[in-house]
Amino acid sequence: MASKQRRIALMGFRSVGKSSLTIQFVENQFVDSYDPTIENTFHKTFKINGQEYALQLVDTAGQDEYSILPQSYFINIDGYILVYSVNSKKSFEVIQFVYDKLLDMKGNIGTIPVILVGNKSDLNMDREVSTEAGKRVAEKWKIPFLEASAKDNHSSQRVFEQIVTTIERASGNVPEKSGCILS
Ligand SMILES: Nc1nc2c(ncn2[C@@H]2O[C@H](COP(=O)(O)OP(=O)(O)OP(=O)(O)O)[C@@H](O)[C@H]2O)c(=O)[nH]1
Repeated sequence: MASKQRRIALMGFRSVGKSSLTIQFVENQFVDSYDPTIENTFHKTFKINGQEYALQLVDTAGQDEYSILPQSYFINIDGYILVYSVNSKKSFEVIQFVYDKLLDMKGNIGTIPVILVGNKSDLNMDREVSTEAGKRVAEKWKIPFLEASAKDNHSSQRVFEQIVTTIERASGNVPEKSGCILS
């Protein structure tokens, strides 16, 4: 069976772990140092339910509430992973801004595959965003939600499986299931 090409963008405030989640998934490693991303595309082929997917993962430069998002973030992107970190209330506010921008650019977001990810779940002691708060926002937006830790390699693979499944579901290829997952 031919592999399906899917292009996915990771978006969110600076330093929330977009690169780390991607590198954990693509290379199975965690890099502790911080190197701000300008823009990077990673490639990974993997299988879900016997179907092979060739993923292009666009790791965007971190956004804030003043960012003007380039057209390239909206063209030829099949799905979006919106990332905040659970130890940063600011990143949670920024992700809501990014979601609104997506809505402005793409029209009815109900048709755009998007998932919400609260990264750095290992930093439970420094938590500024509760699991419930993340879940509530995702329920409001009717999109899947999960917490992850690139550092502990907790749910980092699931993030990418979830966005691929969400893309497939939006194109009618997977049976409808409950919108919200949590781990
Ligand atoms: N404790 C912890 N630290 C993390 C985790 N993910 C990333 N980090 C750290 O957070 C910092 C920023 O991670 P990046 O992956 O570069 O974040 P980014 O969102 O790509 O940042 P920008 O390129 O600025 O947008 C680095 O020092 C990482 O090591 C995590 O799950 N847990």
